[in-house]
Amino acid sequence: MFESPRKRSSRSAWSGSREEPREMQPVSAARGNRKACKKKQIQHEGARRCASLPPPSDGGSSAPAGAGQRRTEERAVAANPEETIVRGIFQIEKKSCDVVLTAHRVTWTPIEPETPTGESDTRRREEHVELRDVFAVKVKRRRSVGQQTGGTLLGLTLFCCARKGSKLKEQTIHLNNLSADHCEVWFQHLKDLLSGFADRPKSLKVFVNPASHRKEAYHVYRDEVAPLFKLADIKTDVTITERKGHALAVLKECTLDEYDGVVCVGGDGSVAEVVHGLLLRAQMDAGRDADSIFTPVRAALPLGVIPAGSADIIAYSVHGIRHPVTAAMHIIMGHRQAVDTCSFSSLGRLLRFGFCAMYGFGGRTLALAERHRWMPPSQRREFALIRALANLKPEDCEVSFLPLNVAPGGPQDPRRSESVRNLGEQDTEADSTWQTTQGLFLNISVMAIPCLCSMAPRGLAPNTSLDNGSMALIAVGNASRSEFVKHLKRYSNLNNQFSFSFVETYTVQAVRLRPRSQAGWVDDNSEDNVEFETKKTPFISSEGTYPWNVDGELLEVPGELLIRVHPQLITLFGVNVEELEDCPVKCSCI
Ligand SMILES: Nc1ncnc2c1ncn2[C@@H]1O[C@H](COP(=O)(O)OP(=O)(O)OP(=O)(O)O)[C@@H](O)[C@H]1O
Repeated sequence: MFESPRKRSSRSAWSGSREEPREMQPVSAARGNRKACKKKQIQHEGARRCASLPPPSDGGSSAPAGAGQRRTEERAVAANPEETIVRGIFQIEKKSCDVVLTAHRVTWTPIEPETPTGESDTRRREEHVELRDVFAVKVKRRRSVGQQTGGTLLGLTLFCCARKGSKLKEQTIHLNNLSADHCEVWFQHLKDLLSGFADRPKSLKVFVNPASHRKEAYHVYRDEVAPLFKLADIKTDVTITERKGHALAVLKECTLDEYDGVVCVGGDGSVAEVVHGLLLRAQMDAGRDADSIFTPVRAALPLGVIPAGSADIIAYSVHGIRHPVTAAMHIIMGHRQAVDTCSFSSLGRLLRFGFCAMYGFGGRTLALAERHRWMPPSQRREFALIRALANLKPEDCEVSFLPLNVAPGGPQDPRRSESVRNLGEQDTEADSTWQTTQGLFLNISVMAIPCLCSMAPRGLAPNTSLDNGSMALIAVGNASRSEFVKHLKRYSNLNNQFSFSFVETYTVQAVRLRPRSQAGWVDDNSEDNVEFETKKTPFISSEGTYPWNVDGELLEVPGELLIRVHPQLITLFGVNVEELEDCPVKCSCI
């Protein structure tokens, strides 16, 4: 991830410090960071170098330093990452510190006067911050209210990414020194080193759905995300979507070369539309015919997901938390996670790309909610859930699936994700044979990601992961309403939601579902249709189509639906939640 730092650039970066318009945080803000650093120090004890050397004799104090001092401090960027690039004195947390910059970290040690007995002071404590955790360096100035430029130089501020569990947040370290020369040298070196992180995006295409959930996406972006992107010097090109399909249309046409990533601010429906757009665009650019059984090519750009919807299953699954600042920090730091993606096709035509789908109870509930769009979001979801439970009835269908044969340590072993990435889809499919089951099902779920959400913190499909090249097929057979409710309730507690005789789970690479009822899904909703016609909302279904819930969006399918998993087809900005050692989300049921 880290490339060797470039040669020092011109003074322009320093003059760029004028872009820092605000008074920096008080020094106390660095205290939390100190704790974080202490924690990190323990983790990196073995690799840490000792920099408790005496301070340089020729300056670096908080008094203005001369050109002589600057020459002494300036050194060529070292080939050895542990070699000192620059060294000087800054005040950190009101203490004069001997500060050393190497290619990987900034280390500081408080300067204590020698004891009269000449004994070494055991309280001298070295602290450090890894540059991989720093995302910006800014010049810190004191400005009076309303003053836009100039101001008294106070030093430099490092902006770091701190993690607590799954949550990421911004933290600052203030390096105070009133010398312009001294600060300039440090600023240039730090800028150069930070620009060496090639995975961090510098230019992003951003889509904001202003209609998501309670219409908060725009405010979330403007107030919580855009200021962080600005701090990290990331250029953005923002499109506020005006209608369904707007992001897809833009992605089909726009020049993607100028961006390092795409960002979607909204709910799962918006994210799925952008994922579909990115992948469709990749197929178009590669000349693939998406309407045949095909092996799709990967999306050209990684996608960042800023949660601003109602469920935010995709953001939750890839960040372990629904938190816009965490999502923004993953983008800024360039954290990447390859994610399995599904294609949904019917009658030989690709309908869309996505991550998860539900048929039966899940599809009907969403269809009902869509018919009552005039209700506030949470109310219509609750209404639809109760209504669908009241009218609970099984679907008669035939489900065929291609199991994923997982040999321990074999190519499809989820632990060998690099192998999954390199495995041709045809290779895996050739090893399996289709299995078919038919009958009455209350719900069928097919999920390529764990689908974490507040109602199911372990995930709707805890037995799959983001990048293991498989999907979870969860088939809920016919059962009484009370048994079905018991099964649903278990998603929110620690009991195994699958330990019912009517629930079967499979690890699969493809699913084909063929409904066997003739009349489509309008048969039991005559009362709703009357109500809906009186509301004059557009009819969302027609005779002979079947309602699927695909990533929270209603997909009307004219008969059979084929779902195939494509291992690690898209890259999202984020991490594999299962690999976070202190992540609260743990699966204990399978
Ligand atoms: N300006 C707009 N007005 C109406 N719909 C829009 C607009 N822009 C985008 N859309 C569409 O709105 C749909 C739903 O958006 P989204 O998923 O972000 O919100 P949500 O449904 O409230 O959230 P969730 O899916 O998490 O429940 C998407 O299909 C998207 O294409």
